[in-house]
Order: sequence, then structure tokens, then C-alpha cells
Amino acid sequence: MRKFMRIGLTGGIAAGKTTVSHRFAELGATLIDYDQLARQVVAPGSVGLRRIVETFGPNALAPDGTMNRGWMAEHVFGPDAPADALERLNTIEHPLIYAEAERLERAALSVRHDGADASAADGDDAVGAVQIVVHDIPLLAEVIDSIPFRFDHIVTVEAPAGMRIARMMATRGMSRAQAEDRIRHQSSVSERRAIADIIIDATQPLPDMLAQVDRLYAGWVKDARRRSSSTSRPRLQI
Ligand SMILES: CC(C)(COP(=O)(O)OP(=O)(O)OC[C@H]1O[C@@H](n2cnc3c(N)ncnc32)[C@H](O)[C@@H]1O)[C@@H](O)C(=O)NCCC(=O)NCCS
Ligand SMILES: Nc1ncnc2c1ncn2[C@@H]1O[C@H](COP(=O)(O)OP(=O)(O)OP(=O)(O)O)[C@@H](O)[C@H]1O
Repeated sequence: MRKFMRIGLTGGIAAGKTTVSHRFAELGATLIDYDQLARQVVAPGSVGLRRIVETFGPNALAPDGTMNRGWMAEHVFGPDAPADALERLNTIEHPLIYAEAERLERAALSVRHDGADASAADGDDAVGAVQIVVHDIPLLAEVIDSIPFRFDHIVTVEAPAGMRIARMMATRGMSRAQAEDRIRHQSSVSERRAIADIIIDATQPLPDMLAQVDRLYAGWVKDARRRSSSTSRPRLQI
């Protein structure tokens, strides 16, 4: 019997989400990184990039055929960004991202932890491994009503805006104005907390934060094992 749990991971930009998600991956979770998918679906030659250029014009394309991320970021987050620009970009990218996330999740669930094809080994499932799939979704609070997944738990990683702005300026080469623009276009701490059942405080010392992640993961594995006695199939509710 397969044991599967789907987790949503979110948090304000530069709060510490990637630090947390990498720890989950080290512990054995399958990680689906929506920032990475957002890059994949607009790769050169993709349907996503073609639609973006049709919608936003040739400035959206860099000379090397990739999406011009700097222009795009300014065009959707900057002070002179048209009111509906971010929504138009999201409308193009989000369905493509969800389709890819679904495909990755199905692929992960069809392979057992030891690498064997799960469909060929149903008889071994009584002692089968637990699979925790973590969807790392910066914008989960924004898309919670439209995303085609349901989560067993939602975790938000939080740090004060001042600390996040300082981190963006120090490590991502952003100006203060660019960092503030990015925060302003995201949901608030309270909106993220409203959808989450678990909060990770990223102002605590790193070892304490990672220990909290370890405890969470161990608890989920235990719950998934317990639950599997009443569920015979992975829950792919999409
Ligand atoms: C606007 C773009 C081109 C800017 O690219 P850039 O390289 O500067 O940023 P990057 O993609 O690395 O994102 C960094 C962070 O910005 C924030 N962010 C990204 N997209 C959005 C958005 N649509 N709304 C609010 N915040 C966003 C997130 O916190 C994200 O983690 C790019 O972010 C994009 O294509 N965004 C739309 C796709 C999307 O929704 N991505 C998030 C997946 S949930
Ligand atoms: N508990 C902590 N103590 C000290 N530094 C931390 C802690 N958590 C995260 N950081 C640091 O904060 C910075 C931002 O963390 P991280 O890259 O994980 O953020 P993020 O939320 O994934 O950002 P983004 O939303 O842009 O993807 C990193 O330099 C990371 O090392």
C-alpha cells in the first residue's frame, strides 16, 4: 500500500522558503519548485514564451531568444507597471506550471524510493516507503482558490519585511525600491497565515529552524503510515 502526503510550502520572498524546502528534500521529500517551473514554461521555443511575446510585445524577448526577465519584472512589478500586467502574465504562466507540476507528481509517485516502478511491485507495498511531496509555491495564498491541488498541510515560512528587503538587497542585487515592489505585489503575512496550518519562524537561529523542519517531517511520515491503513491509493485530487 502506498503512503503519500502532499504539502504546500509558501512564504514571503526571501523569508527562507528555499532553505526549508532543501531540508525537506534532504530528508527524502520529492520537491516541486514552482519558481523553477515558471522558468521552464517560458524557455526558448515554448508555448508560454510565444504567448508572452504576443501579449506584451517584442520587449519581452531578449536578443538571445530567452524571456527578458529584467524588462518583464519591471513591466509587472515596477512603479509604472500597467494595472493588469501581472494578472495577464499569471494567466499565461500558471496553467502551464500546474500541468507540469501534476506531471512531475505523477512521475514521482510511479517510482518507488528504491527506484523501481511502483506499478510493477504492488505486492511489496505493505511495507512500502512513505512519499512526502512538497509543492514549493511562493504565491500559494494568491492562487489557493484556483490551483488544482488540495494539500494535507500548508506551511508558511515567515520573516519580517525589513529583514527580507535587506536580504534581497544583499544577495540578489536588488535596489530597495525593487525589493519593496516585489513585496507589495505579494500577499501579506496575515493572508499567508490564513491559509497555512503550520508557521515556520525564519528569524529563529538556523539550527533551530532546521530542527523544526525535521520534527514536522517525522510527524508527517508517522501520520502517513497511520493513514495508509484506511487508504489504498495515492490521493491525486486535482
Ligand atoms: C516576473 C518574472 C519574469 C521576474 O523574474 P525574476 O527572475 O526577477 O524573479 P523570479 O522568477 O526568480 O522570482 C523570484 C520571486 O519573485 C516573486 N514572484 C514571482 N512571480 C510573481 C508573481 N507573479 N506575483 C508576485 N510575486 C512573484 C516570488 O516570490 C518569487 O519567488 C518572473 O518572476 C515570472 O515569470 N513570474 C510569473 C510566474 C509566477 O507566477 N511565478 C511564481 C510561481 S508560484
Ligand atoms: N533561520 C535563518 N537564519 C538566518 N538566515 C536564514 C534563515 N533562514 C533563511 N536564511 C537566509 O535567508 C536568505 C533567504 O533564504 P531563502 O533563499 O531560503 O529564501 P526564499 O524564501 O526561498 O527566497 P525566494 O522567495 O526569493 O525564493 C538566505 O541567505 C538564507 O541563508
